[in-house]
Amino acid sequence: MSAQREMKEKNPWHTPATIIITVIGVIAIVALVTVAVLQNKPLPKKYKYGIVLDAGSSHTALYIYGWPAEKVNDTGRVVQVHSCKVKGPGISSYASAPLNAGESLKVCMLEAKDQVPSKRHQETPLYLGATAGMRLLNIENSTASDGVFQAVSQALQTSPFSFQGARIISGQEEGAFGWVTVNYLDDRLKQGLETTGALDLGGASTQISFVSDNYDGSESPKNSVTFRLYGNDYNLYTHSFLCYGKDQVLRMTLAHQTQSGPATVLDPCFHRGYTAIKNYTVLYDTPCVSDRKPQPAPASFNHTGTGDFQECQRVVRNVFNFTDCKYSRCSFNGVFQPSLQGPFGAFSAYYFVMNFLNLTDTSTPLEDVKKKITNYCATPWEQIKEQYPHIKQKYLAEYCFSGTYIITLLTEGYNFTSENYPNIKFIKKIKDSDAGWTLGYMLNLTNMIPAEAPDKPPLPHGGYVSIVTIIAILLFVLIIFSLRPIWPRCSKRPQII
Ligand SMILES: Nc1nc2c(ncn2[C@@H]2O[C@H](COP(=O)(O)OP(=O)(O)O)[C@@H](O)[C@H]2O)c(=O)[nH]1
Repeated sequence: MSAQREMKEKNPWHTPATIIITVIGVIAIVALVTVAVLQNKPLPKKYKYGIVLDAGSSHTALYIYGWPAEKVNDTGRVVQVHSCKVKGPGISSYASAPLNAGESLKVCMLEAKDQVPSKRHQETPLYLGATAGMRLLNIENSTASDGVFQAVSQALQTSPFSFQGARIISGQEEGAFGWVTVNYLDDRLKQGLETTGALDLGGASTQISFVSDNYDGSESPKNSVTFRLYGNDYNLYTHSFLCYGKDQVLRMTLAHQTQSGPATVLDPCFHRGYTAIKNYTVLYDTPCVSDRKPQPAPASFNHTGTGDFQECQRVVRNVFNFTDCKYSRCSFNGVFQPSLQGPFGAFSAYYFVMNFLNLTDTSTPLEDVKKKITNYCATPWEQIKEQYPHIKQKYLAEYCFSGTYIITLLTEGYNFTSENYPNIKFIKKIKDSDAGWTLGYMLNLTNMIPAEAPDKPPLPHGGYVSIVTIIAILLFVLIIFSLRPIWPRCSKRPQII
């Protein structure tokens, strides 16, 4: 008994100093790891929002963007959280009843009120940008265009959001911001990767924007837009062709075919069996064709389809001027264009049309693409209507023309060949956000893309926590080993002193 008591008394683990050191060591390690984990835990996500109304020539669309409040400058963080298509035509169609333009936005504005949490309403910027439809109305009748802007501004001022103004964006802005959107969503800007060119086809204008090693802005400086984004410099080539959206080109081809004011037009860009009475005054009521109205002309003409792709392409070619060029190289209409470079994203009406025609796969050889459009054009109108009963007849009737225009614009206008046609990707969305100018426009106005690359913490949160934990465990082991000299001797037989 007494020998056992003596052994217990001599056990060094039971000295108060060792016990205190060990307890303090363990508490310190647990506290260190806990503080490291808690202090660096990502904060609960609070979202901020921005709203852009795209007032296009054919319709208006509202886009709501959201991003985590605490990390604004991080690339790829801003995403589209909601979109709403305004019922009715584009705001330029309300020239004679501008109040209705404001009224037409109400349903989408109510949706926006529901989508953005009410405590964020006041700080959410709201922009309206109008494109080629309003550019044309402004050329034709600037008083009417001012009236439309006044009406839509009044309607938007009554919203709970922070309305930042309604304006016409230039063709250059439309092209450049479309390019920013595509490359931001693809995460190419921050990483300094090769950029994607942007091809945008609207109803009243079309844009082409890309970076080319052969373009530094010295030849045709009006096509140059420079950006410094995340520490990288970009010299972007961009051009917007007013009147070369598909709706205005359709009018131009009809104007070409009605030069002599006939009562009947046999149009190869529409299906056999298609026939409609069209009004001369309505057809020529746009600055893209107004100076060509035949004098005298009957009130209307019979628009009849013959469904012939090759003939249609001949008609479409007439809207391009391929001869005048004072630069080293041109696309068309005497507009400079450097050599095409890199991949391209083609969106808006490019996508609608090519998706309908089942032609979004650009590995399909160009000759086969043309064959497919030839077959579609040659299909009788009655058969087309039967085959696609759920698609709007206005769209259905125009896909033959639109497909022909797209292929002609890409290959003969912009000079895409069988070699680089596969570089084009027809896209609607990138990572759930629509491709278009609106996101780039908002990122620019809210200064959300910094000129310089933002500083990054040396380690991500996970890496930081792991390293602190490993160091803490090593320290613990070290403490235990440093106590080794006062460890109890481990032997089976108790040593009796
Ligand atoms: N097939 C099809 N065409 C569409 C659809 N939505 C818009 N479009 C057409 O796409 C073009 C886009 O026009 P818009 O965005 O108003 O262009 P803007 O000229 O750039 O202002 C117009 O020709 C529209 O008629 C759709 O859902 N399907």
